Amino acid sequence: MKQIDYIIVGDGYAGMFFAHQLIRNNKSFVLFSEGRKSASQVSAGIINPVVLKKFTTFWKAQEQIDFLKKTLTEIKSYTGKNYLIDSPIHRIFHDENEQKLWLKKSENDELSGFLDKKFDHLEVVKNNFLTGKVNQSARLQVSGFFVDLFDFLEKNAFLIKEKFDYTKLDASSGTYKDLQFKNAVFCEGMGVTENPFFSDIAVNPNKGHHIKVKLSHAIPEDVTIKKKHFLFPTDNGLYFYGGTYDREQLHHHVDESAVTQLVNGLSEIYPHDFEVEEVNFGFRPTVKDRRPIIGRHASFKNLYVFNGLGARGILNGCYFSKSLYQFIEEDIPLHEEVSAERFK
Ligand SMILES: Cc1cc2nc3c(=O)[nH]c(=O)nc-3n(C[C@H](O)[C@H](O)[C@H](O)COP(=O)(O)OP(=O)(O)OC[C@H]3O[C@@H](n4cnc5c(N)ncnc54)[C@H](O)[C@@H]3O)c2cc1C
Repeated sequence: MKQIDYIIVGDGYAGMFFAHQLIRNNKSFVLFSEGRKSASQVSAGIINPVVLKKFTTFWKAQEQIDFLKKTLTEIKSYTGKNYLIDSPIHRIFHDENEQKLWLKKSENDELSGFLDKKFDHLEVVKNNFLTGKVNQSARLQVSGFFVDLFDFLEKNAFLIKEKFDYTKLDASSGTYKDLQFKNAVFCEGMGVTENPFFSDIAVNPNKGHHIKVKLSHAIPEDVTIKKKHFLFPTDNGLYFYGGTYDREQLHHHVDESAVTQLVNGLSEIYPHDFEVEEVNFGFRPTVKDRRPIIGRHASFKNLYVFNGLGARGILNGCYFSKSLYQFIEEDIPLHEEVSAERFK
């Protein structure tokens, strides 16, 4: 039997950021990846402290942004790369009322650090009512982040490229096949529905599509444009536009109505020709109260769940990986707001 401290099941933001906590604390572990494109890999990579519909912020936004920056610097120390793209969100205003609301909200203590008071005009895209800049917003270079982390995990023998087989887990003895583990942390996103130990947690799928498009006229490269959805350049010359939200059409194929919605949304702000080159979709694990679900199994004290990252996989995944680590290793209680106990 090989002795390890942790098993991690799942390779999205939850699994990767938890793996980082183990790396920085010198814990031994293996991470199971079934090799499917995760919702995390399909995500836009937006890091955003503001709810852009209502111009509000959310619980611990500043702390989460600061912690993410610190964590990405730590990750850079072993992958050698920076994944934070300093390309702030510019929210296109629909009308003057939105401009007024933005300015009013920018006086608010919670929002003054995020809502820039000076409006900008962008070239090429339609922004008759200008744009508001979200200070401290940025983007993660999603593909590089995952390619490099998989590479690092593989080189250090932390990665097992297999679907984790729940029937082979003996929680009482802390064994899985030839592994003897102290703790197992389940980070499967919507895959958790197949996990017999945590299948009852209150996450619901919200399907998101994005398109990658070829634009006939280049748009400003140093900003992330947002009206209905996000628009920004990727590293292969294509532009990302997305993502949609859908709680109803949950089949595992591309939904043409989502593609139409995206094409229409992009046409509204981009007055030139474009071609759709790629369509991708994923399932966000969402929770009614919009907070993650973190907890320990009621009977098996060595099994944990880390899920419900919702639409903010990066900030939630990064910040709460540390809370979970401290809960397991240092007995520091989880915040009630994210504890799985709140549903009991
Ligand atoms: C279109 C779209 C755009 C988005 N944009 C953003 C954004 O800009 N910013 C942001 O912060 N968030 C964004 N999100 C949300 C974010 O992607 C999710 O919150 C996040 O992906 C959830 O991460 P996760 O690790 O919990 O799950 P996932 O990313 O789904 O990862 C879980 C992984 O576990 C694997 N797995 C499951 N079961 C097993 C098993 N038995 N054995 C082995 N592996 C297993 C799955 O294959 C999967 O790869 C977006 C989501 C979508 C769909």
